[in-house]
Amino acid sequence: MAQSTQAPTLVYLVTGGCGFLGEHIVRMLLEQEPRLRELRVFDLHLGSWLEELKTGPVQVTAIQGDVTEAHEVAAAVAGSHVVIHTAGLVDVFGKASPKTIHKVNVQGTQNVIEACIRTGTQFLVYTSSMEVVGPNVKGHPFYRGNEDTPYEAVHQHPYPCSKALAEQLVLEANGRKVNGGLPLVTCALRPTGIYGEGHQIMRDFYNQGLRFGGRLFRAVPASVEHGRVYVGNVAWMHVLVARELEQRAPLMGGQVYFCYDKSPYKSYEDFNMEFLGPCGLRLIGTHPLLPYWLLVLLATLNALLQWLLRPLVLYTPLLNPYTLAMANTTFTVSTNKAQRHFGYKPIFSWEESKARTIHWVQALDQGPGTGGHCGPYSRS
Ligand SMILES: NC(=O)c1ccc[n+]([C@@H]2O[C@H](COP(=O)([O-])OP(=O)(O)OC[C@H]3O[C@@H](n4cnc5c(N)ncnc54)[C@H](O)[C@@H]3O)[C@@H](O)[C@H]2O)c1
Ligand SMILES: CC(C)CCC[C@@H](C)[C@H]1CC[C@H]2[C@@H]3[C@H](O)C=C4C[C@@H](O)CC[C@]4(C)[C@H]3CC[C@]12C
Repeated sequence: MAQSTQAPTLVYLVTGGCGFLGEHIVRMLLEQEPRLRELRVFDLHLGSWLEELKTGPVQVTAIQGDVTEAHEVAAAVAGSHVVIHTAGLVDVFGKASPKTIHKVNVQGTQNVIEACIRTGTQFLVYTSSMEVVGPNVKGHPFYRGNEDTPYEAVHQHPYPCSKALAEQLVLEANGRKVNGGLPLVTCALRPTGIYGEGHQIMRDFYNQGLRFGGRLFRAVPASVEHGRVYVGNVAWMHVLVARELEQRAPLMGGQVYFCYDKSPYKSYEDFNMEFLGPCGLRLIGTHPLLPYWLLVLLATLNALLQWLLRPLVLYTPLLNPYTLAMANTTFTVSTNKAQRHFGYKPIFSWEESKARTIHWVQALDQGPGTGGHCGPYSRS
């Protein structure tokens, strides 16, 4: 993967390239990686917005496939220089079974690793999650911690369990010999709660607010900080890691990096109001309207109802014991490891991230557009 001023030569594969984060990575790569010759976008469900990208100078190859199918993954990986493995089943609401979450997130990741080894692809970037660390089930705060901060990571929920196992597989694979004899170089990025254009949960909160006459009701104390990071900066970090992994393999191989930017430290709800407020919603209450014990009771009831109704209907409310614990436990990151190791600086300021997200929420009222979730990254 030598640096070249000649014609672009590199082939990248992005798994999950049609998801919320994946689409931003795909668009960012097309704008920021001049050495790209072909970009393979692998996803279970392909977005129609991919078509518009096919007219550019880079060959964009859409591959409909399933990461749990080893042969489909191997066919997509063969001949690529770098794999960015972002595909995953993100489910904290009980929509999918624990078995399915494990299959997609753990077995799928194992398939990607084995495909790299078998086909001789040397560079693998994995999208992990802050949840590999916490918040833990004991509700311990992680206050402005970094990659080396001691924390008791205890997982019970299928999603964080699966992300932790998958991350471990990726890190352990660093240094294994790929076909041809060269070592595999891997690393994992751990975003905190991502926000920005295309964020489904933000859309859900917005719609819920509209249903309640423009009001949302505070459920979590304002003092509980929840780490958030703008999707464009997370995408940029993936692009940069992928670019630097060859030159800095001894330093970066087998490492984990939190994804961070200049987004302010706030509670989950107060942070959402940075975007929903300018779109006409109000957050009612300076303190939670319901006492914590009542929320725990409601969350438990929801879990019970989900279990009881499962044979008849999928009941997946926003509030369950896990999401309540997530929202109610301080988990924030303060680190410069990515800057030290590969020169990362957020490409979007907080003001830009906020403006772009507000613009997207405002456009939700006009109904679904014809393109993807996010626009191009060209800056004015
Ligand atoms: N959204 C967040 O706040 C957040 C935070 C930290 C980490 N992450 C991680 O980032 C990644 C992307 O998350 P997202 O929020 O964009 O979710 P998303 O659901 O929008 O995107 C995931 C993509 O993976 C695809 N996918 C799912 N199962 C697949 C399979 N079997 N084969 C092929 N493709 C499959 C989906 O179709 C989807 O396009 C995930 O790995 C997630 O764990 C997300
Ligand atoms: C008390 C309730 C009404 C509020 C519910 C908010 C809840 C849906 C939110 C709070 C925190 C959110 C998670 C957090 O931002 C980080 C991640 C990590 C990522 O890997 C996947 C998404 C996830 C779990 C967010 C999901 C939504 C949560 C739980």
